[in-house]
Amino acid sequence: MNEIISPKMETVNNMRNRHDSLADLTSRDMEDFMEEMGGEISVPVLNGDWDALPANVRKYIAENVRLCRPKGVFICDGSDEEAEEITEKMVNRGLLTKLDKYENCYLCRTDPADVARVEGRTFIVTKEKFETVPHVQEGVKGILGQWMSPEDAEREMVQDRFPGCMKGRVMYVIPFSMGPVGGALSKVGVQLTDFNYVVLSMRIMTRVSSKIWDVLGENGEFVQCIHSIGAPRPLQRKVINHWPCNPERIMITHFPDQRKIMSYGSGYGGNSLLGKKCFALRIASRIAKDEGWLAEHMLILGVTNPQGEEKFIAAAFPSACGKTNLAMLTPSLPGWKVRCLGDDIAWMRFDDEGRLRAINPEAGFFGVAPGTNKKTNPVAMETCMKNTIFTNVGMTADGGVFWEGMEKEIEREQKITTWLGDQWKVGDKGKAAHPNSRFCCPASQCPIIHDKWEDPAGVPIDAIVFGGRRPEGVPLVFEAFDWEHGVMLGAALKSEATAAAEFKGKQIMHDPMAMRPFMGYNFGDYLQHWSDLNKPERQMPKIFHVNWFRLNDNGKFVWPGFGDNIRVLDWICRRVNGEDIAVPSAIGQLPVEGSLNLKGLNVSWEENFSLPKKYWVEDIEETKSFLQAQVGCDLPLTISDEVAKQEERIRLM
Ligand SMILES: Nc1nc2c(ncn2[C@@H]2O[C@H](COP(=O)(O)OP(=O)(O)OP(=O)(O)O)[C@@H](O)[C@H]2O)c(=O)[nH]1
Ligand SMILES: O=C([O-])CC(=O)C(=O)O
Ligand SMILES: [Mn+2]
Repeated sequence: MNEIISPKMETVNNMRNRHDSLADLTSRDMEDFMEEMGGEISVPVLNGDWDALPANVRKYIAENVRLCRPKGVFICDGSDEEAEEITEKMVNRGLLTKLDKYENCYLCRTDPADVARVEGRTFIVTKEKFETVPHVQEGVKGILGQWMSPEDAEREMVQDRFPGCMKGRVMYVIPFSMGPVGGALSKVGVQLTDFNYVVLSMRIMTRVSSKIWDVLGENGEFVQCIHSIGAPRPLQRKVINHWPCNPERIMITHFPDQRKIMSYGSGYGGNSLLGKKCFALRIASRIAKDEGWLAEHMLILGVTNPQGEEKFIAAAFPSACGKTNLAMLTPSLPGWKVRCLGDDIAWMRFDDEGRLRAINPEAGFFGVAPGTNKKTNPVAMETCMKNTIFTNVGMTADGGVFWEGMEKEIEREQKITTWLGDQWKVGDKGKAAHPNSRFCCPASQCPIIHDKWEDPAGVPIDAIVFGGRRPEGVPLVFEAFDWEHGVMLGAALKSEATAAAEFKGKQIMHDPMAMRPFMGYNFGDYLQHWSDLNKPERQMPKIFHVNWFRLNDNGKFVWPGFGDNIRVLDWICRRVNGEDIAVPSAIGQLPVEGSLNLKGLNVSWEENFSLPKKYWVEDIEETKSFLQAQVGCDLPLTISDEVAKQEERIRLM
């Protein structure tokens, strides 16, 4: 904080002390403020220095104050003191519960109607519809992104939802960087929100700092991120669990041309932490197309073999399909080391030497809690034992956390309060944690975080891996024949639905490139963009496909997964080094029998690698009609060629 407090700041600070609740501000106070703020905004600035903000940021805030009508503006600086102050208020309100068992950890329970991303209410707004979505076949409902016209967005958001949406609440201004502050591949955003949970989570997930104002300079570009829970005072809807929201009216709109996001009605992660999916994937994928790089739903890891040779891998799996787990893998093979650079999003760009370099734009992990335990992911368990916000998990009587998968880690008969607030113990009906419950913790405290994780230049990617939950037919690992074939494999990605979005049941859904919910522009153009990256002077990463989720006839996983996935990474690294351990099949290069290190495991090669012809005949037929129906004439020729070649190979199986 500045040593010299300007007279204006002094007044503001005094005001803050005098009126912890702004309800009792007099109109005289208000007039004083308006005068002091040069008439730019009509509400008090409760924290931070208005005059230190760049002019375009002041204008942006002032416009949204006029629209949303908050009672005051709180400019965040990202400091620990600020977080402590906000945390204390939230604990007093009952929105956060301190978890006494750990250091600086809190539990938050949402309104049970606000627990996941809402894909059906998520839109991309462009003038031209087909910039956003492909030309689907007649009568087909497109699933690769939803378009909204600027007129409809204006009506739905600016006219209908946002006017007065922050009445009686404070508007927080969060300056943040995706990627290291000031880094060449990094981008800046400024989120406005009326929810303090979002402030605390954003400062874990992104780099929130006053330094952002210096990075921006006088009129620097930033992504406008405007968020409201849609619960102005006086309240229209009963607040449950102290978690105000407006589930019936949730709408999340992206304006890629204006580099702007407006999100309404939900406080839940992917809907409200706008730096994450909205900015770092939807808006960034569009910026990336314009600028010739990639913004992907991918983890980044470094894997070092016993000889000390390190490779970097980026992997795209749909939500809740194992990115965090792979990124933090504890190898079951001696001598191997995995280090994590990111668990959800990668921004990648070819450098002058023709190498694809990746950075993790995020600063924290927003990980799926259920299934995480000391056996499956000890690294994540260690990472989230301090400075963490847990959302919708269960709580033990001694102030610890509990979720499905932790049964062996608590004393038997421990009393547990479920995410719904009910009393419960292991063995009782129902679940302690919501299946999409999450931990939100700083990446810096991950015990295996890579020392280059904040290197602004990123790390050189040797292999790209696609995968999903495929209970049937799909082998543990195979390799694409070349870049084009790899892009086709990505386009054909499918997975069983998970709890990360609003879908019900165990249907297999297409999730091309693991980006279906996160596409910022026409998926056909996106595939073309991927294809165009392939240039002779570049070292194209090899592309692989993995499946940890195949089931046998008894419904058991045929692969132990987790730490044993190192065996698959080993095979991938050896392929990157050009070892002759692959044999062509109809769907790609399969491991030569015995070339995967299965020492000490009791697994069946056949169950993991068989290619049932009937399954693949149906699969390619289904994939082909999916791409025709959903991408139509926007499907690049190179991709339809690859599908045709794959179909022919399968026919000859
Ligand atoms: N059987 C099996 N399950 C796994 C494996 N890896 C992860 N899982 C389970 O899959 C679930 C989701 O895993 P995550 O690693 O959190 O998924 P994610 O892709 O990071 O999810 P998002 O954060 O939603 O993008 C957890 O319940 C894990 O226990 C594996 O190798 N085998
Ligand atoms: O966006 C979220 O809420 C969490 C997440 O990582 C995903 O769903 O892929
Ligand atoms: Mn994700």
